[in-house]
Amino acid sequence: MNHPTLERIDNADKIKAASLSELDMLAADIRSFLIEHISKTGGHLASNLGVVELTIALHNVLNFPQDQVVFDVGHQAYTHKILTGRRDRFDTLRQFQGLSGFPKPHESDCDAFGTGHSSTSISAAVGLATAKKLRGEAGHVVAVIGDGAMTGGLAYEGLNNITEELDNLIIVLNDNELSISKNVGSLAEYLAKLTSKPAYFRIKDATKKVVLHIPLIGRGLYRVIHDTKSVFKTLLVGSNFFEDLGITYFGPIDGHDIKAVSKVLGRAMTIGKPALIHLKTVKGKGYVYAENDPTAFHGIASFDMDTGEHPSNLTDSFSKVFGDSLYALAQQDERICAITAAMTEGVSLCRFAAAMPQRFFDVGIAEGHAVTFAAGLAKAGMRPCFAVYSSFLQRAYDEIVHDVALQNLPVTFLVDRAGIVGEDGETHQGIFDVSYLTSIPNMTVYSPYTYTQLKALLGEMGRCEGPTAIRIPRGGMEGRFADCYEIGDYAVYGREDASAAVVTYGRMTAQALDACEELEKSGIHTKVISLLKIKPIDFDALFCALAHCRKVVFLEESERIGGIAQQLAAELLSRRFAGRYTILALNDTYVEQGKPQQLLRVYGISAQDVVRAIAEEDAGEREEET
Ligand SMILES: Cc1ncc(C[n+]2csc(CCOP(=O)(O)OP(=O)(O)O)c2C)c(N)n1
Ligand SMILES: CC(=O)[C@@H](O)[C@H](O)COP(=O)(O)O
Ligand SMILES: [Mg+2]
Repeated sequence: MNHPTLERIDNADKIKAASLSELDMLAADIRSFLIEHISKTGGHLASNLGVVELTIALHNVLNFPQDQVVFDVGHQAYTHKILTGRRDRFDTLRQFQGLSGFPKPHESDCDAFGTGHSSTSISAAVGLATAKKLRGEAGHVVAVIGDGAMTGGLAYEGLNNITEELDNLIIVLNDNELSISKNVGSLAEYLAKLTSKPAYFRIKDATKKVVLHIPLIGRGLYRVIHDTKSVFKTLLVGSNFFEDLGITYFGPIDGHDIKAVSKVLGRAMTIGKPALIHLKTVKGKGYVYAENDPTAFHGIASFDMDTGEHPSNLTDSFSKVFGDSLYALAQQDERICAITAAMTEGVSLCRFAAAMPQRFFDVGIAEGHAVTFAAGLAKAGMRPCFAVYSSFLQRAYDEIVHDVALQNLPVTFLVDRAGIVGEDGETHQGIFDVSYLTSIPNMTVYSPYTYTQLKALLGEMGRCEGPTAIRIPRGGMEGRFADCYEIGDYAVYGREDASAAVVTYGRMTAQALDACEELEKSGIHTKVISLLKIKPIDFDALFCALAHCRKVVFLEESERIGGIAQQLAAELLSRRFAGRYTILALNDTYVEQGKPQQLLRVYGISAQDVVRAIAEEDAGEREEET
């Protein structure tokens, strides 16, 4: 499809020189470009369609890279990428070595700050704006934050840190009343109140105009009223949370009106105080299927552009097995509660939420709070399960240690998206939880390979005495399921007398089994030991199973440092293991975007790498023997 206006107007200079009607045509072209490309590559369509006009207005008013924008979460930065010289790379969006779906300073100096996780933009912008002041540099810093991201506590820590001197700081609050699903909580309600009371703002504006026009003393009087915290002020101009914090509030404004948004941005840049602009936008704007179902089109795989048909999320997955099992268990046990931090669909809790709303809690994008809230519930006798993505749980580390584990409270953590997740890239890979969870005293950690194991573990929830984490990967059960025998907390596949072994856990069991089959073809008998419980590990039982092995490979899709492989290797050494071992794990690195299978090969933890490690050793041994 042709995008003639976008061909002509594709950067900030040209936007500044264009007429308003041309900018409206540009917005239409960008929308069709986004729909066309994301329908092929997948990506965060609905959020991006909602900020097309806002981004054009930012480019209309700001001068990049002197002015800087921090996009919160960063999933809505596609138009910014298009307008900063990256349009040609959209065919590679979210693919290995392709254009990232999030802001990346290494891609462009117009990406001021890397994001991916929620609610960081205000803190980062305060830092960037403060540095500009300290270094005497010109330019404004704008944080673009959604109403969903605004439910995260960090956003308020950032607001709390804004001082009057930061007149180079602007917050743009993009309010579409949606997180991934409906936004929740009293803060979301507060924003709705601000929106539904335009009369209040008219009165406030009218009051301001009258006072400012009083000859000689008007301006001074307004300042006194504005700066005072008194009842008098509240009566005169009403109260507003942001203004009470010393941040000038503009809004609510139609975020799809390029002229209005450009104008208010211009005003905010000259008031000499930090400002917040409250925009109302429509998530999915301009594409009927996304407007009607913004949740499905929030982050979507490839879809049919003409009909809006997309792969259903009802297909089999570990998340779905979890959601169905927890639902069934909670029907039987009234102590069971489900908690999510704004990821109801992702962790498959929709059914639970609909059937047992009193025991279902979407706390907003507030992982730290979710953990301590769960601790409170558990202390009072409930059995909470916090279902959360591995990478998002990172920000709740102290709450896990201090509020849950130290008090040995029976909280279940369903750690979803554990391991490599794929196209979201570095910020979203679940590669740290093994290291950060297995180092916590009192914590038990499981990594099931099959749905049956997952269901059985959840079935124990009511009997757990302390904190338990159950890790599950993105997607469904895959790979082969050979016959195995189970010993305690691990399953052994392959011949008992095998000379080589692969010790692994969770989804990587499939890679290990593939490797064994390949090795068998060359006459190398290898067994796979798949650990179900990765903390604490029953070392005695495990080393019995390794007794005849001359070669052991430890395989995991987690960071090597602090991982299971390192722990096992240390144990092998202390037990004077006579054979050799190799660790295949992520080597102190971030994992970029790409298809999970492809990434396993790139990072050296695939079935082929296991085959190589064992076959080479075997060849070496044979050479030594001859
Ligand atoms: C710490 C963290 N938790 C959860 C998420 C998953 N997540 C990504 S976008 C999003 C909703 C954001 O809503 P909002 O900020 O209003 O942006 P919108 O998509 O509505 O434009 C969530 C929950 C995340 N990226 N980071
Ligand atoms: C931007 C963000 O953090 C989420 O939208 C994330 O991309 C969801 O990932 P899943 O597709 O694995 O649910
Ligand atoms: Mg939103």
